Amino acid sequence: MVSSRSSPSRQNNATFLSTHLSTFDDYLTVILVDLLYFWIDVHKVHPSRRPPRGPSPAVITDLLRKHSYDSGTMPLLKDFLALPSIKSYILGHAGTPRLVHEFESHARRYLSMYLLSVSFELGTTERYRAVSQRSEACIIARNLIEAGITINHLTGKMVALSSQDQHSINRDFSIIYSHRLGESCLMLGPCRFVNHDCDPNCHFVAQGGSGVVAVVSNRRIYKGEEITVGYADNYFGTKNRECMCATCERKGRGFFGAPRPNRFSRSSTETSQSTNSSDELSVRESSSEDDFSDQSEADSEGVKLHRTRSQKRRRLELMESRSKSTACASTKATKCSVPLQEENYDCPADAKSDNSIDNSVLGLQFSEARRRSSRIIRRVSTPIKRDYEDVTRPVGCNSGHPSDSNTGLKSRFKKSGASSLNSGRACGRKKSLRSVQTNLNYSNNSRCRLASLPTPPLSASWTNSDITSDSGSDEDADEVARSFASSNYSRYNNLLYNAYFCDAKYDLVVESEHSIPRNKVEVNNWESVMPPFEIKKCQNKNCKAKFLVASRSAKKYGKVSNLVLDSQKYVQRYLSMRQPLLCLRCNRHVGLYDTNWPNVRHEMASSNLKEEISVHEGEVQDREGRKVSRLSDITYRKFFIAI
Ligand SMILES: C[S@@+](CC[C@H](N)C(=O)[O-])C[C@H]1O[C@@H](n2cnc3c(N)ncnc32)[C@H](O)[C@@H]1O
Repeated sequence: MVSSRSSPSRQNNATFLSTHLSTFDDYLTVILVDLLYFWIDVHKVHPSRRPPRGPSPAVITDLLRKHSYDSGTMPLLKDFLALPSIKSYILGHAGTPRLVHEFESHARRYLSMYLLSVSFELGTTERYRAVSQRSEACIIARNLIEAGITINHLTGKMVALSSQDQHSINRDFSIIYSHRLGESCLMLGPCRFVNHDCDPNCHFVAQGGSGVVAVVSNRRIYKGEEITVGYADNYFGTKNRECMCATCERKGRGFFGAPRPNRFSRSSTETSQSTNSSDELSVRESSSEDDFSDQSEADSEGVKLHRTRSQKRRRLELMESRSKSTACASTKATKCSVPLQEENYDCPADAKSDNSIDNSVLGLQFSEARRRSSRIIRRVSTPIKRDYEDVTRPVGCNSGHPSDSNTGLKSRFKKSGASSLNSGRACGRKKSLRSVQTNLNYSNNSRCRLASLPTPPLSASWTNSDITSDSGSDEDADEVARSFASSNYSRYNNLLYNAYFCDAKYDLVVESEHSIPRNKVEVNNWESVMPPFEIKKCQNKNCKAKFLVASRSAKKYGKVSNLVLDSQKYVQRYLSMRQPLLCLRCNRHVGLYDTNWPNVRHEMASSNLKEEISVHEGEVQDREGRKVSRLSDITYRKFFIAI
């Protein structure tokens, strides 16, 4: 609901812009993100509308390669706008000079992400999979970014949300609430991929008065680190108790904190919780119709958490099952329901002793008893296909859960050879080709097949968790527990876990709470049912990412890659480069620029960048208009500028 503070003419204007710009955004993200060696489809404002066909990815890739070393976007934009399909799109969808201008500016925002001089890039994260059940986009630093820097080309445009769009936009889409205007605004452009962290390394600032938003660093950001902003104190529920950020994970707060019984019941305080200063930009999620009815209530007070009905329900279910499991454990019930989405590696309640290592930060709990027997119990809430007893099926290798990254791998071990997608459906889950593709990648090396994480993080603690042990001793179990606790990233990736367990030769018990009586398979010899995975470092010497390599016969893997259409494309590129064992991110770079991440030849470009940065440094202003050189000198909140 648009605030009553907006005048009718403003509203008309807003309707005009948000309707068109959101349509442009969908079109541009398809052709400039989804189809460009990216392994997920990013959120769309109007997911149900199919954008018209754009230029082929090959054409766009050529353009980007041609201009990637340019210092500015204009030549690239010029060539882009000269493409016949873009011309016809503009003719058909941008009828006025103003709209043409808006389209061009917006295209420029997305195109500029691909200049090698920019210090960020689009990546994916599995962090929110537990709730969103998909990989989500994130922004990753490609260079070291000093504090107080306006990150070049990481921009977005805020457009006031039309009442029509309030009901039709994608429920997962984020919107900004401008306190000064009292309006809900859509955030469009690369800025919208920045995720929230309770200890953010950046914040949004307004650039000029036309709704353009930029991102300024709060502190030094290292290469490979995710760029995050703080949306608002209560964006993810009261005191962000549903927040899944790395800080909450580290501190055992938010989503990772102790479950409270009535955590999600809406209290009256919750409806009036927003306390953000009137000048801040805050992000909130898009709302469904009923959510907007809540908003009027919130408008008067500022930022309001708006959860879609489905999100609320999903979170509620998750949290309920978490509380159940805790209650269950405390009463020493024998079995608890722990949803796999949370990847709670939990010991059975009866084994929970006072000595249990409480890795609640990750929702991991390893009991002393269990550690002693070097056995880790894994709970799976989702229905697993019925052939449990057949240990030739890689039970541990694939839980069947959508978050399971190796659904494709499953088919490799099936005697029947049924497709992985079918088996996914048999488990009552819809798994798109894309989502399978998300997690698998293949090399042409006949002995080595690559199963890689999407954008493995450089900063994750995998470096500390090298698997060297195969003795299965108590110390090893301890080490496993500790490594899991310190690993921020890997918890939603079963493939990684499985490889881990496999290497450590631990017994693993897989059980499904959905089957009655509960099916339970104990596997003692993982090597007989698991592929011999190895964790390798990306062969790009500039990349610290680790990923999984499974060495098995090429035949079996070949089948899976046929199913994954996009991966297939990717594979072809990969094959032609004859560059095995690169992580997914480096592969993407090879596809786009013929160079590895973050690009060795980039040194030259980054020296230019340094100059640009120093120019920007003096230009950061506080609210009173004083120039400051270091943002960290003052509270970053002061830098939220009203639009
Ligand atoms: C502004 S978008 C950020 C980009 C988003 N990840 C994407 O793929 O488009 C906000 C969405 O990201 C996710 N998100 C970002 N930060 C989060 C956090 N700290 N906890 C939970 N979800 C978060 C939520 O799904 C939210 O709706």
